Amino acid sequence: MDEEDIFRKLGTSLKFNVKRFKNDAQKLNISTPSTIKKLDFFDNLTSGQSPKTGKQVKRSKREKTTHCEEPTRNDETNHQGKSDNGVHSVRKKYRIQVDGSDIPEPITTFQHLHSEYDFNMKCMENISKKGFKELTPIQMQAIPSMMHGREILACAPTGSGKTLAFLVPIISHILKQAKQKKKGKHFCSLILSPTHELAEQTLRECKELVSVKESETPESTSDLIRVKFLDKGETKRYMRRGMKQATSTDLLISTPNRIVYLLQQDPPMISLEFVEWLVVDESDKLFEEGQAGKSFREQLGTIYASCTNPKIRRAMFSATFAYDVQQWCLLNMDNVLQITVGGKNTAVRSVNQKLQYVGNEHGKLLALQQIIRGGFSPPVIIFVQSKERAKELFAEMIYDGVNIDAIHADRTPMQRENAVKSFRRGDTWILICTELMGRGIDFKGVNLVINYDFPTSAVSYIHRIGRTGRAGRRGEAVTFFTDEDRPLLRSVSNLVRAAGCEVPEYMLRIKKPQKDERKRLARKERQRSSIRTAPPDVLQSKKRKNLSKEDKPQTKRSKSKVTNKQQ
Ligand SMILES: Nc1ncnc2c1ncn2[C@@H]1O[C@H](COP(=O)(O)OP(=O)(O)OP(=O)(O)O)[C@@H](O)[C@H]1O
Repeated sequence: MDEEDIFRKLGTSLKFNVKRFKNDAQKLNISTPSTIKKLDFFDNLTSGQSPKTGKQVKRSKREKTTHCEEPTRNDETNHQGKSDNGVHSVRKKYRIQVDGSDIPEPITTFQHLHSEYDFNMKCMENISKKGFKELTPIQMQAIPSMMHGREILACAPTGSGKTLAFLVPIISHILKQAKQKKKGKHFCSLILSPTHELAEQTLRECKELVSVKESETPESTSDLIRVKFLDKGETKRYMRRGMKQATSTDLLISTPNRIVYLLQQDPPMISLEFVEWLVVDESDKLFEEGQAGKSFREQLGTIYASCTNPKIRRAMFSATFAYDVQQWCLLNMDNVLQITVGGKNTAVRSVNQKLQYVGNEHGKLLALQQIIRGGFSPPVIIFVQSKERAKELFAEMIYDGVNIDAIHADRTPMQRENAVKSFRRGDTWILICTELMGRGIDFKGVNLVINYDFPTSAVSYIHRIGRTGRAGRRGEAVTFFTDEDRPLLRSVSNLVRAAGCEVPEYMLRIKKPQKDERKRLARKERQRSSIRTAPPDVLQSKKRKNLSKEDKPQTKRSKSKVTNKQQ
């Protein structure tokens, strides 16, 4: 049986989440329910248990001292009349560490949002409709902090609800301004996200919070606040109408490059002088240096310089901590609060992680086929290191029976949007991605992440595998490695071990690369031989048969339309 035959047989070995993949399951006569169990939301933060064995996991010395101790300042500065012990035990229970002075107390239930902060009832109903019963730890501390107008640097695990943690205070701020008739004519809040997909997701989540349905007809739906995503269409409207366009918006969500593009017009077509809340999501990513003139860091610098409102408040959120972001915040922010949940730069404990030696590139393909043949539960995400490799793997994997798609920077925004939608609907079972989708993207119920290509840094590993095991669910992650990946193996194996999963001892003894070497490795993709097993023309004809119209190869013109992402 050759590789193609193996892939054809794959449909029969799927373990389906029957509810989600109902149609496909019916087609293939499959009735096995998903084996993925639901976890208590706080499990991986509070229990310290191995996701695999359930045994208590030893934490590293560093983790113990850095993350579990409660700064005594928390107790001294409690100022809302609740018992210090209560506040202390909440923070201790949920592994919330706060550094700073005059720290607002955490809230422990959604009801407190309304009773203590007068949060809008319609929004409360919308949260309840989403089925959220308990606040996550980052929400417990970040929401009251921002509600008190505090500038924050927040770091909490992947999939722990950071989006809601910054949306609630911003929505509350806008609604309060409206109530006090202080609402200006110009948007007063701005959220920055590194990718188009993430910005769009934040828009969707925000809309779900602020939409009001007066009756059952779709026309009766309106939004409590006016939130817009600065996509291509909206950018064009700014180009036509300039500042007038800003009067139709309260909250703007954007990637940095679109804002910078409008700021750099002569005259500027957007103004940030009225911005009162600036949220930087994936803040460590947006602080990254890169190619001169194009780096996120430079773009962020331009945006900061344009936010001239003396009342500006800033909040930084990420699942991973970066020293330079912290230093920047300490230097530039007003009495900043640093909120950390769980361990800094640790992988989520809700994901059962495995490192698999595959020998060489060919071994990767065989290992992937084995996983799929052995039975897998869609949805699955596969990460590769570049768009070229995403195309190659996609071409190798299109076969009858398993629905697969790829998302990378060479696809048009429309193709990318469709790929995301189809994966969300469950029509696509396996999504091949580059680093582009490594951060922030929240696909409900991803069961397995496969790192086909080894990530270029421990930080990238944390974000990639964080696409599964989200919001209290369990997930699995398999990372292939070859001899070439040895320099980064130790740091990733440390993360795997710290999350309570098994790693062979030898990995932990591999010599650690120097800091400069690690930086170089993070910047540069590894040289790898092609994934292709057949000459491109054979694969091309196979591909042509399988692809729909919109998937036809990119023209130069559409390539140039892709913004911001290089992967
Ligand atoms: N209080 C809550 N209870 C249950 N689920 C929640 C709660 N808050 C948010 N969620 C859900 O948890 C999932 C993950 O949230 P979100 O995308 O905000 O995570 P994140 O912390 O930003 O992750 P990442 O670091 O990967 O971006 C989402 O599906 C969200 O709807």
